Amino acid sequence: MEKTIAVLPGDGIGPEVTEAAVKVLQSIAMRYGHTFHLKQAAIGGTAVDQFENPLPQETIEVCEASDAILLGAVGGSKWDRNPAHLRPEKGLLNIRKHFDLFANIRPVKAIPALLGSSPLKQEVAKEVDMVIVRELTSGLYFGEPKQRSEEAAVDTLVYTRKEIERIVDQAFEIARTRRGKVTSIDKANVLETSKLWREVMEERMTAYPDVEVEHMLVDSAAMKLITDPRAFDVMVTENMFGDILSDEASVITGSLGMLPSASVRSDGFGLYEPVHGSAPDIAGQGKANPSAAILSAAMMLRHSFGLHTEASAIEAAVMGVLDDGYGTGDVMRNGKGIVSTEKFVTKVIEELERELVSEHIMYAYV
Ligand SMILES: NC(=O)c1ccc[n+]([C@@H]2O[C@H](COP(=O)([O-])OP(=O)(O)OC[C@H]3O[C@@H](n4cnc5c(N)ncnc54)[C@H](O)[C@@H]3O)[C@@H](O)[C@H]2O)c1
Ligand SMILES: CC(C)[C@H](C(=O)O)[C@@H](O)C(=O)O
Ligand SMILES: [Mg+2]
Repeated sequence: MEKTIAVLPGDGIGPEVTEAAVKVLQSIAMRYGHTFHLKQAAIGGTAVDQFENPLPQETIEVCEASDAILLGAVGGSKWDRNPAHLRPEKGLLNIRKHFDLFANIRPVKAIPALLGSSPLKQEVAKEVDMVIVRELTSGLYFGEPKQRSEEAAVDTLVYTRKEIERIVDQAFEIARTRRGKVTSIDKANVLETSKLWREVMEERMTAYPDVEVEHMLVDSAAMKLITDPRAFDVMVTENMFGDILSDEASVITGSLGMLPSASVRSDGFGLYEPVHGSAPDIAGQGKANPSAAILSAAMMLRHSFGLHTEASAIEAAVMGVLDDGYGTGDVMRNGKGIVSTEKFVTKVIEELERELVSEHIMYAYV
């Protein structure tokens, strides 16, 4: 298979984890006989420094000419005082909007080797297997007016019926391939957008009689996620709630550094990005966990290219290295087996080159 992939490293640990994912993709290409043309382009703070634009036109063109996008992370204190249009995060929001990547899919699955790093009891943590489906191109992030004066500031929360329909449909479709349950998270006791959200959920569920539907208020969902995450199969929610709940969910798997994500639209085109940010506190020190970025690359192979075997091989290799007792500092809390970002990737590639143990092949994200 021949594919072009836009690679947008971004800021902080973004370049470190993206380089790791690229090495793994190159190893997959060699092993399975594919050609991946990797085209690097600027986004975020680095793009602001170079082009005075967090999402330069040149980057959009590279992405438009590609079959999928792999992104590291954006942001850092250097740009914190920039005006809104020159903030690194604006580049990320703009690229999601430009490509209409309305569905952010964030799988949260127990990682056998890391059960000890989870704050939950092992018997609870080991059964966690859920997918957060987060609406990504609307809501509070994009609503107008969005403005501020010296004395006041305004953000606007708007959702249209169409925007809700397409994201809940996506959640129903995913649930059908899994345990058949969708939990819709809202704040329908207060917010008009949530009341509409619940109404649309009720309408759309008639088209999916095989899927069980549950409504939950976001505050109690935040609690349930920590007390009994096994109750969730597919969780669907609006942009802001999904952002917060997915970082919360990451602790269940041991570290934010483990959580991959896919930001996709209906035709299969997607941007693949770790859930974590640019982690300025550890940038440039070889401490970043590249797993989320590597697993995001695996999601890209599966979702955008239909390369299921290759995606599973990557997931198995990451799990294999962790099973062998190696990981970056964020997941090896007892201090043993800590390796650098680079060493971890080398081990993942060695694992890929070995015959993979069949039980690992069963470990697949959505
Ligand atoms: N998708 C993105 O590009 C994205 C996502 C979230 C935050 N951000 C931006 O990143 C910057 C920093 O934000 P933050 O500190 O709140 O969140 P963060 O996700 O960057 O970091 C939170 C904590 O998790 C740790 N961490 C994150 N990823 C890790 C990894 N791969 N390996 C090991 N440890 C990891 C960090 O060291 C930090 O202690 C901000 O500018 C924010 O806007 C960007
Ligand atoms: C950096 C920020 C704009 C972004 C978001 O809120 O969507 C991030 O937190 C994420 O989860 O991808
Ligand atoms: Mg976030």
